[in-house]
Amino acid sequence: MTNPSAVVSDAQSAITMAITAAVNTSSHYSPSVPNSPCNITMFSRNKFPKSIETAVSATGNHPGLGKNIAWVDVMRASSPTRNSSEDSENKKHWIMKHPSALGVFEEIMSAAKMKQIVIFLDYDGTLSPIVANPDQAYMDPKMREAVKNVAKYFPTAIVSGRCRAKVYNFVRLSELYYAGSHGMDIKGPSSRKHQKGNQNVLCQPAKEFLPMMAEVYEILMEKIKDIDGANVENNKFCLSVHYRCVDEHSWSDLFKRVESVLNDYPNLKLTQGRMVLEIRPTIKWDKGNAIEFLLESLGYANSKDIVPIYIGDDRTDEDAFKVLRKRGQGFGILVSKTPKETEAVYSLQEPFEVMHFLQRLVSWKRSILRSYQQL
Ligand SMILES: O=P(O)(O)OC[C@H]1O[C@H](O[C@H]2O[C@H](CO)[C@@H](O)[C@H](O)[C@H]2O)[C@H](O)[C@@H](O)[C@@H]1O
Repeated sequence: MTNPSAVVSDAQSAITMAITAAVNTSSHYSPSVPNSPCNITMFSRNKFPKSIETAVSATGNHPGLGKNIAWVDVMRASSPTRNSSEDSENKKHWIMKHPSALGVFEEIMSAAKMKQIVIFLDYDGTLSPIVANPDQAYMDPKMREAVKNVAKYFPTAIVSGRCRAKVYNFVRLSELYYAGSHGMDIKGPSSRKHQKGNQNVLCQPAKEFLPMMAEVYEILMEKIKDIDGANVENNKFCLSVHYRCVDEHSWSDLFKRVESVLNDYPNLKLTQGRMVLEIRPTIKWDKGNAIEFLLESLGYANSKDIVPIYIGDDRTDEDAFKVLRKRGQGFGILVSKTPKETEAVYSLQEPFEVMHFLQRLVSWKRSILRSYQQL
């Protein structure tokens, strides 16, 4: 049984992916045994699991009844970290591949010296710690101060799975760009204090889905209301079905109910985040598209002299990391304590380190400005 008040380790995500890969018959894994976390196949050195998106695409938009077991296995990945020597070997190897952005700070900044840095920040698990109640994922005031200072020197955007209004209420900095609902709802800063590029940005590529999302939200609420701890969060252009506080024995039931609703909506798809099932329109628009859109709005679409930095902790952030790799500009930083397959170049362990990184970025910029003033 899950402990509703416990903050679940990031190790779960790695295990989740391992299970998914197993379910998808990746050659690196043998199948996991349902109900037995100890039998989950642990990946060995150099054999990190494939992305969870593989499970989504393999099962189509709707997982289908026959695939229920795969999804429930994915949901079930909630065993505590195993501290075997193989795990620590994996970690060492992973850290060499994705060094700490704090450890190599000077090196990465020297490459950014004469260029325009643009900052993209995920919210949950990046700026705020993961907590059991999504309505209480508050940001530390020191983190807010760090983000505020960063935005004084660099165009800064929050890119979140939450709806824009909700993430704004947590962050409360009007000088930022906000991309809510996994990038499907983008708006420029309301404060004009720091004019950068086009601030009158508004992009809602899934607008026509709004009535459908509202309808499905009501249906889902009704459908799952008697499952203890289950909760549907209305993120406007996507819906999040939280199961962090649901007894593990009810996960299969919860999944089946969500699936039965989705069967009537072929234009919606199901993806998975950290202890959350996410229902979204099938349009091809994700956090990666959102950062492309924002860079274009800022006037940097074809600029060679920019360094976009994206910091995020979840599978949905991988779309943004991929875009940066493809552009060959800037880099992604994955926030994770445990090894995960990622397109990010660097890593940070937790939101506290993210804050430290942002503070160092500000100090670095200030020292550069000071040195110019002394010339
Ligand atoms: O893109 P993000 O800003 O990271 O948003 C992704 C989802 O984050 C939230 O859920 C996650 O954080 C909760 C609070 O710590 C936690 O209780 C939950 O288990 C996590 O999945 C948010 O509530 C979702 O709507 C977002 O889609």
